[in-house]
Amino acid sequence: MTDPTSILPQRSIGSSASTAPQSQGDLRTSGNGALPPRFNDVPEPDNNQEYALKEFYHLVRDMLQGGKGWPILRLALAIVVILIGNTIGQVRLNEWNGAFFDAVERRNSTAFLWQLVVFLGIIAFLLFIVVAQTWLQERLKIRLRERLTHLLLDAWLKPNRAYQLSLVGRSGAQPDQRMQEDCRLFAEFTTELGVGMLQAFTLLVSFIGVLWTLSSYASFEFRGEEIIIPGYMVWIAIGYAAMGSGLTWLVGRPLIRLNTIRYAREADLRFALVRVNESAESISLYAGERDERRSLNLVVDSVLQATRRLSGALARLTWITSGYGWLGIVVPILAAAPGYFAGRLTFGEMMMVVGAFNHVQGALRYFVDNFPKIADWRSALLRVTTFRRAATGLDRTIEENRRIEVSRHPEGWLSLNNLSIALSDGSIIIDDATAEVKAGERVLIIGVSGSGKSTLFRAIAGLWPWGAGQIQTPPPEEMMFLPQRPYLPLGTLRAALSYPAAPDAFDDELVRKALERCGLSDFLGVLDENRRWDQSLSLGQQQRVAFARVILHKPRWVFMDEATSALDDENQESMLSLFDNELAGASVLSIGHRPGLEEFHNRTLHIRKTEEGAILLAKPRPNPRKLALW
Ligand SMILES: Nc1ncnc2c1ncn2[C@@H]1O[C@H](COP(=O)(O)OP(=O)(O)OP(=O)(O)O)[C@@H](O)[C@H]1O
Repeated sequence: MTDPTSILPQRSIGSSASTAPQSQGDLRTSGNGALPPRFNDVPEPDNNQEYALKEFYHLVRDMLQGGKGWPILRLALAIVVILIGNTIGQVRLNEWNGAFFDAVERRNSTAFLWQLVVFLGIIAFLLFIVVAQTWLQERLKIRLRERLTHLLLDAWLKPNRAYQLSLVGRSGAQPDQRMQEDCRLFAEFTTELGVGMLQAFTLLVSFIGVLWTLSSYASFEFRGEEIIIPGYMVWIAIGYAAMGSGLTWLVGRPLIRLNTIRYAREADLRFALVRVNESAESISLYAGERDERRSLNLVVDSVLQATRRLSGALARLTWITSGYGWLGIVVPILAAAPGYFAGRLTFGEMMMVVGAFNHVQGALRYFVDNFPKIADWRSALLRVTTFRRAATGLDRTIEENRRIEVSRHPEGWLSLNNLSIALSDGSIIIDDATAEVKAGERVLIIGVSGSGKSTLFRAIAGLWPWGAGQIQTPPPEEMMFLPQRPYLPLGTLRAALSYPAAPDAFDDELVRKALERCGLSDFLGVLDENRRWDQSLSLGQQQRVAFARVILHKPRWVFMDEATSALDDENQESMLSLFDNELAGASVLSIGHRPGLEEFHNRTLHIRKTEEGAILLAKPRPNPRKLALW
């Protein structure tokens, strides 16, 4: 395939000789050698226990860093105090158990009534403690969620990162789910499991002593001799709990992986639904509902399949958790029975043994009872930390690969020096291009569809770092980029016009003039209405909003990627004439196919495909009609 507009000999990527002269405004090729590696394979994390704990440690450390961790630490401290109060109340309640059942056994009505009064006192204390604990726990969940969400938002909304993350594979995918659901789950589970574990620990420490003391009352007869095993009920409780925990670990381990898979599938489903909703108009125009239904069925099936496998694993685990729960009713009584039948334990003391045994083995079995929740917590943790790691490690990942160096041009112009742009598979679409655009020039880039024009536009904007060579740019505050579909934020039209500045950044008069100049005076009356402007304005109107934005911001450099594609000829001319009037002197670099564009520019640069399939930037052909402007 030869291109009549190019004056350069054709060549393929990898050839080293340059045949083109290097002069200002010239796009030249010389061959750039090795291809950069793939950029979209950020490694997935190891799914082991040690890794999860390390990630948890790093995450908590970062959340508590700086003054922002204090509210969390204060709440955690208050919860510790409350938990100690709770444990004291529980020990007292267990003692009351002994006294109360002894009064029942002795048929002592006075003691019985007095114990009822004592009971009311203990319950009032415990009630206060439990309400306070619930309140503090809920506050802690909110604080943790707030901190974590901000941490992820900070990592995500760094310049260019959100876009680049969307290109780096699964670890950067579904930021919505990670910052909404996963952060919420992580905050809730961390609080519930953390408080539960601490409570289990304080109860264990307190009741193990009670159980040890009461164990000395239990004795066995062996060949006529009385045998007392020190703390034997403690050993039974430990053995019983250890067996339960071991079995649970064996049966419940697959839950962690299955949970992770389920969350990922759920996120895929949500993403697919959102995408259908966003593209509802096009889908309807193509009558593509049946096809969408078919694809959605596949995603729904994969969610259900993951949930089915999870429910099977949960049911298997219930054999253990429930079986253990029921055995737990009788095991402490069996353990205390030798002491009771030997007459060394009263009925009340046996009840105390039952209470203490249940607390001890309940605390030891904490892991068993909460296994599904721990699995959920671990999945949420890994999803949050993987995303954060992908976001914060992105710059390093890009650095490790070859990247395009972007810096300031000493004269405030734009220059591309031996620039190569790579795709995700490592292939190069633009190879070793060199060009310079001076202040005040208007340059058009043309090339066949898919030749890399938009990718070059992204590279100049700093969005596309993958490749090699240098781009020198004007000062960032002097540049404005106009993509084909302008971004209109949620909110008022005024906010959309002044974006990214604050909605009230420009005077009413300026805003009015800009709207009128861009043929949008019909919207003067609804400037402050909140609407989905991205849906209610036509693409041509949205493109004119983008030009009105340019009038307000007055950038010295404007980069356009098919920014007039939806305008009729008259409107296109009207918008481009801004650069002869309101924005006279501004430099323009645009990409486009529309007729009429070439006449507006001083120079045309050409992206050309060679026969070998490589794509090169070739020397421009001066636009004869605009030669006078050179
Ligand atoms: N995010 C991406 N990930 C992988 N490949 C991409 C991505 N964006 C673009 N490409 C590939 O880069 C090549 C150039 O795409 P680009 O959009 O830059 O072309 P273009 O010249 O602007 O096309 P058009 O004129 O049709 O808009 C294409 O082969 C495209 O598939």
